[in-house]
Amino acid sequence: MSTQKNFTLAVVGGDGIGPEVTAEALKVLDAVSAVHGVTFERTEYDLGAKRWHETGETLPDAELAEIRKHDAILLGAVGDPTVPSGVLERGLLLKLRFALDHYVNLRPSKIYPSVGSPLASPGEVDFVVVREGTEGPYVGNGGALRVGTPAEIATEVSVNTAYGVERVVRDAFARAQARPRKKLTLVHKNNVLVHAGHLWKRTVDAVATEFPDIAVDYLHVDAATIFLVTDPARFDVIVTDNLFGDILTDLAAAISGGIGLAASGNINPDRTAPSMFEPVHGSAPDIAGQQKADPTAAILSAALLCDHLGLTEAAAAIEAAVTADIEERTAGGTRTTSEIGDAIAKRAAG
Ligand SMILES: NC(=O)c1ccc[n+]([C@@H]2O[C@H](COP(=O)([O-])OP(=O)(O)OC[C@H]3O[C@@H](n4cnc5c(N)ncnc54)[C@H](O)[C@@H]3O)[C@@H](O)[C@H]2O)c1
Ligand SMILES: CC(C)[C@H](C(=O)O)[C@@H](O)C(=O)O
Ligand SMILES: [Mg+2]
Repeated sequence: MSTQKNFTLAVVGGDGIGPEVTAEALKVLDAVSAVHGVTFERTEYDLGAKRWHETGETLPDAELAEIRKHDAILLGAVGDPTVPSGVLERGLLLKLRFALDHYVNLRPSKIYPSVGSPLASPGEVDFVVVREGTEGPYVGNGGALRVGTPAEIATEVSVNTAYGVERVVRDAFARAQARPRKKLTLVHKNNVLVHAGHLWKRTVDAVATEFPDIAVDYLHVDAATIFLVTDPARFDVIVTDNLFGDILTDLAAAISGGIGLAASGNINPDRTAPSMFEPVHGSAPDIAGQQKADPTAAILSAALLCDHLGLTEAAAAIEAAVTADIEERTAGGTRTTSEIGDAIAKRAAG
């Protein structure tokens, strides 16, 4: 348990359902902080589509510098149909991840008792995806020639450095070692992406010699999608690159209760900058502003935030409250976003 009692939190609600689900996560944080004797001093940042329309800004450097001073960041979602695709995703979300060196994008997946799953036999779904967060095709290394002509050429180069791959692989091994099953699966596509894929494979093989108790497996990403659906119990820790990790974690969410339950942490393991916690889902413009969004992913992201800050009991209280709430959901009935948040906050406060 942390000895620190007062924490500062930068809050970026963002777009669409982002502010709605973030409000519920904050409600739950308030409930547990009262019980566990800690405080979260919040600063809200009005970043996202509205701000961009008003000023043309996505994330000014001065604001990034302010955000950097906090103990952690809670983010809702960014992206809006009225803003050109990529402007906010790259200019706000990825700018935060890259600038704050969130090289571990941690995305746990587990099936809660009584939760619905499309799997014929869900078995045990309890794995964590360690998605690289600062490299790969996300770095913006590319361009387009002769745009809009029949001769257009577009490139999006995936950048993988030995430094970047090794640090995330090392983190994934350490996480595997802390889990009972002690298994790590590298997911890549080294039968085709031979340059990047072989760097990842060689790195995993090299780091594996330092972790002799970890069982190491390799899957091509296409086959990994099969096994996520047919045999999810084979996964414990998955380590993969930025883009494969993005895709696999939406699939992981779909097999383990839905995207409304999937939480994530953008972690800076070296603690040189604050880590950022957000649902795996996006701004869901199709249901925004209607109190239809499930805030559970945002609430579980707040639990990951507590865990990262050393508030393990608060994190466990939120997890337990969510588990109990999910069990009750099978009784039926439709609740609004804030009704779900109220119910979980009440339980978390014990
Ligand atoms: N981390 C982020 O901020 C993030 C993540 C993904 C997508 N995006 C952005 O969000 C926008 C919409 O993207 P998309 O439609 O591809 O993905 P999305 O995750 O926003 O929505 C996909 C589907 O899931 C549903 N959904 C998502 N969250 C839900 C919740 N909490 N409760 C119930 N249903 C939920 C939506 O209604 C939609 O039908 C785009 O601008 C995209 O770039 C942002
Ligand atoms: C919005 C986008 C940049 C983001 C990603 O690809 O990482 C999202 O899909 C996610 O999963 O957090
Ligand atoms: Mg995604």
